[in-house]
Amino acid sequence: MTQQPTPPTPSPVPPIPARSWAIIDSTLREGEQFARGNFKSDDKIEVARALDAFGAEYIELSTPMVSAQTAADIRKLADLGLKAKLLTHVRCHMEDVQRAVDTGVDGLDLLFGTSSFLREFSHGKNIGQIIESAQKVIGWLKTNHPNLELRFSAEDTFRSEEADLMAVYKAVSDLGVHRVGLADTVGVATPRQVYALVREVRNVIHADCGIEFHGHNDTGCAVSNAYEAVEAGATHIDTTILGIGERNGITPLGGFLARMFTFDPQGLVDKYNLEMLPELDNMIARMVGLPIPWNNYLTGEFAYNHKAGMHLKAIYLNPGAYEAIPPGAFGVGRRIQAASKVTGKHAIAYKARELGLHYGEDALRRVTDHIKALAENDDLDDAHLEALLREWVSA
Ligand SMILES: CC(=O)SCCNC(=O)CCNC(=O)[C@H](O)C(C)(C)COP(=O)(O)OP(=O)(O)OC[C@H]1O[C@@H](n2cnc3c(N)ncnc32)[C@H](O)[C@@H]1OP(=O)(O)O
Ligand SMILES: O=C(O)CCC(=O)C(=O)O
Ligand SMILES: [Mg+2]
Repeated sequence: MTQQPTPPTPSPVPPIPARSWAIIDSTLREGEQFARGNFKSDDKIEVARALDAFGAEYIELSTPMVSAQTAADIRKLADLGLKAKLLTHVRCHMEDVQRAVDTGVDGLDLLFGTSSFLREFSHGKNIGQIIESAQKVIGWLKTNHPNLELRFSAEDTFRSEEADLMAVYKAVSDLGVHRVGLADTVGVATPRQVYALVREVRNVIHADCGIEFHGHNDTGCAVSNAYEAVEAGATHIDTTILGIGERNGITPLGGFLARMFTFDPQGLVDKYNLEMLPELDNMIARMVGLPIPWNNYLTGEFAYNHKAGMHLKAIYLNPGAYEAIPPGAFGVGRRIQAASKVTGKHAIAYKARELGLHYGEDALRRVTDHIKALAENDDLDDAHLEALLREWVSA
């Protein structure tokens, strides 16, 4: 008998390394650039405390150059002794950073536009001059304020020349910044571009230098782009509550967390007080005087509304059949809309059972058809449905 060769042991599939990332919530900086974002001193304290209680690792604040009041507010926020690190977002400019270091924040988010648009129409500097400014400013900060956490971002990264970007990122990483920033300032980047560029930047910066991603939502990719950045090795993601920011905003905190929850629910539960999300969204909706959008991630009025008969049958047995994320994880509830023209007999039977009513098969089919016909032209709310089910039994 010939010996069968032993099949080779498959080499173990290398585990996908768990991505480690932190949130830089910019509601109090990018959010101030939102059309309705005009936070008063007390609002800023409320937002900062809420973000801190939520577990946001960083809170980004506007530059103290905005106004004397803004500078005073930053100082006040720095005195709160929050666990979250406070950052102020400043131009790469000596006057700005000198003002910023007096505010008591933990770090500075520096930026300089590197695209031809911004070089020509915003600040008028070429790449060599941008690097010279960075050397001057970062050099001064490193010597005089060595404990500050520093980030340098190439604004409008995704419309900048690759060679320019690499030169800038290498230079600032050599100068010892803690993070470099990639900013999709006009929301034009695709997820693939974000992934590719983050990988490329990783190759030119020091191993211990972090990568931050800031993505606008003009083309609807802010969440996917943030996700791809993390996949490619970004360590920090900018968000704002409800996604508020310039134009139609940036990666929303809730949307980003929803995305990440599906991969690592426990990791998120360990890091953040997720059940506070409705409170955060409601707080910002109140402050900006707008409702939470009906289709908002997780907290929108209909984010957990279930209506179709085929869905309802399964939902009653196991909500996971039609929910990617259990709503309770984020402190929200689901809504079952049993009375509609798209309903089915299982949903109606379930509703009836909740009321202690039971129908035979024929009666169930008839009452279901009756409800569907009624709902063809009219919305039926729960009270109407209940009355109808009771009537039908006693009829
Ligand atoms: C993509 C983003 O969201 S970046 C963040 C943008 N945020 C803000 O602009 C909010 C806060 N800004 C402000 O309060 C004001 O714009 C200030 C205080 C910073 C500056 O105000 P002003 O001096 O009146 O200038 P203004 O806003 O009209 O113009 C921008 C100036 O910044 C310069 N600038 C633009 N980017 C940079 C940069 N990264 N580093 C240094 N200077 C810069 C421009 O050249 C221009 O200066 P100039 O007049 O010497 O040419
Ligand atoms: O500083 C950054 O990285 C981002 C600045 C910004 O808001 C943007 O480019 O949209
Ligand atoms: Mg922005």
